[in-house]
Amino acid sequence: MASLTEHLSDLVAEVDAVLLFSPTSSFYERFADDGIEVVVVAPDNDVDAETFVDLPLPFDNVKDRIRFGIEGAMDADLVSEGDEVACVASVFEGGSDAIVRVTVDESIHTGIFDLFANSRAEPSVIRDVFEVAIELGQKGQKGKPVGALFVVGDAGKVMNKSRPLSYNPFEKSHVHVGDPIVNVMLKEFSRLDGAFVVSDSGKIVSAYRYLEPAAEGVDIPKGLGARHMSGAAITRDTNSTAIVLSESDGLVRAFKAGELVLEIDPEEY
Ligand SMILES: Nc1ncnc2c1ncn2[C@@H]1O[C@H](COP(=O)(O)OP(=O)(O)OP(=O)(O)O)[C@@H](O)[C@H]1O
Ligand SMILES: [Mn+2]
Repeated sequence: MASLTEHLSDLVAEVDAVLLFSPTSSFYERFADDGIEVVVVAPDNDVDAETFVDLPLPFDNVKDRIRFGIEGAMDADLVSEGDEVACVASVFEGGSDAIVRVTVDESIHTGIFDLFANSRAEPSVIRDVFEVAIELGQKGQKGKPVGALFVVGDAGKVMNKSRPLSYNPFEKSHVHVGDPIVNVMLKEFSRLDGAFVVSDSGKIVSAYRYLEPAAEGVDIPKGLGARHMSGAAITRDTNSTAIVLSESDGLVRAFKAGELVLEIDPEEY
């Protein structure tokens, strides 16, 4: 009778590469000099991996995390279409506990890596805006759910395709997302209407912008309203990324080139 190890060895048979998600050093060491392509996907390269993909968010959804890693590895030409990849990840806290075998093909590709790494705005700026949106989604505004819309990158063009709803509190300021004080301000202003416009380098250009992009041909999931539609559409009209917190369902969504790329639940973070 075959052993369990034999039954399950198919999962890793003849893979072209192994992706290790946030491995411990000792786990990573096991793979050294194995002859197989090993890619570490983690928030920091703590294990001094030779090939490393920088993970900007923990991605509680394991599918998103794996997609990000694979798209990142494709971007760096470490894996390519048709490759078989074994992804070793942690689903529960505390170490690598899952293996997912994936064939690299177009169906994997959602643009989740490009969203961070290949946007016009700096990756850290996109990440910082995500963090504000997630935090806002967790806490709401004085306990009540709030919505918010952030348009990140290509700010000059975004300003041209929008108009002010009220005075701009960021008019003469030079504040950047990621500064702790700014996060407090953003949360405060999120009670009011319109969008925040953020530059490529993270400067907050404006609050209270009413977006007026052309919306024809923008195809977003049914049930999403004007905030999401205008956010999605501006990313087709300009080279920006929209990060939207929904007041009604509490999810944070990201749009790029007019399409929904990522959807996350702040309560999972
Ligand atoms: N074109 C726009 N530009 C900027 N902000 C907008 C625009 N359209 C709507 N909003 C903002 O979105 C808010 C919510 O609108 P609406 O309910 O239609 O959007 P939604 O996509 O359903 O978002 P939610 O899920 O948060 O309800 C509005 O009160 C307004 O502040
Ligand atoms: Mn709504």
